[in-house]
Amino acid sequence: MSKTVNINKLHIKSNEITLLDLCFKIEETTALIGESGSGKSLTLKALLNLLPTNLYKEFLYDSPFELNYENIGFIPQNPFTSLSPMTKIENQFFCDKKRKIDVLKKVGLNTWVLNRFPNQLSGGQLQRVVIAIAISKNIKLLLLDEPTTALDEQSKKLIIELIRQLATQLNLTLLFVTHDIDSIKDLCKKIIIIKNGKVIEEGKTSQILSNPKKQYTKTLIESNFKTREFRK
Ligand SMILES: Nc1ncnc2c1ncn2[C@@H]1O[C@H](COP(=O)(O)OP(=O)(O)OP(=O)(O)O)[C@@H](O)[C@H]1O
Repeated sequence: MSKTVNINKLHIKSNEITLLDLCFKIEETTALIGESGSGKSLTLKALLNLLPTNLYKEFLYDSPFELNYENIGFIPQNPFTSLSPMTKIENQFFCDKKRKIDVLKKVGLNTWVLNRFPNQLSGGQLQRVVIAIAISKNIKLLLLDEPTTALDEQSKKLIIELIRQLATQLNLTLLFVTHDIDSIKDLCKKIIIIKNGKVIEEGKTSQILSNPKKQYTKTLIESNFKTREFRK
């Protein structure tokens, strides 16, 4: 059973203007959803301790593990820009060779990728490498920032399935940040909806999808599914 992280207070201000004021639980597989500017990136940066120093932060949490570099893995949006372009894949890991081979196997890649440069791999392969690097540490919490946005439909499905399997296998707690509810509906058990830096609705994914209480949530759901219809 993965561990729950309780964010009791996350308050971020810039020049006395509140940008974020949140209280929420990250349990098992949780999605944080909101439109552009709602505070998704600020939340991730706060959890990763990467907030710009000009912002005021009050952060109170209780968690079975420390929220630090050792325990948290991060998967950014774009695998094409998240690896160093001039460095072979094998030198982008910080662990021994055996561990590299082991985690590559876990993400469905063979050892041949170690000898390649990032531009010699596809988007889906690169995102698998990024995930392998994240799980090469003994992480407890995996933060994902729209990890499938830059991928084609087929790769999207495969990466979501991979993340689902790894979360179970490695007992990871997941926080998946996105504006795209459709992308997480088969992965995340719980959804938290944020607007203007505040939680406005939360609950089980099935409940939120079938019976959203707020118009903002309905609009997020409708716009996602409409775009998908249009793309078919
Ligand atoms: N360094 C900063 N200084 C001042 N305001 C900031 C700073 N970073 C973000 N903000 C403001 O905080 C709010 C939330 O921004 P954030 O980047 O978290 O949004 P988001 O939900 O991630 O949006 P997107 O989906 O477009 O990335 C926005 O109004 C933004 O302008």
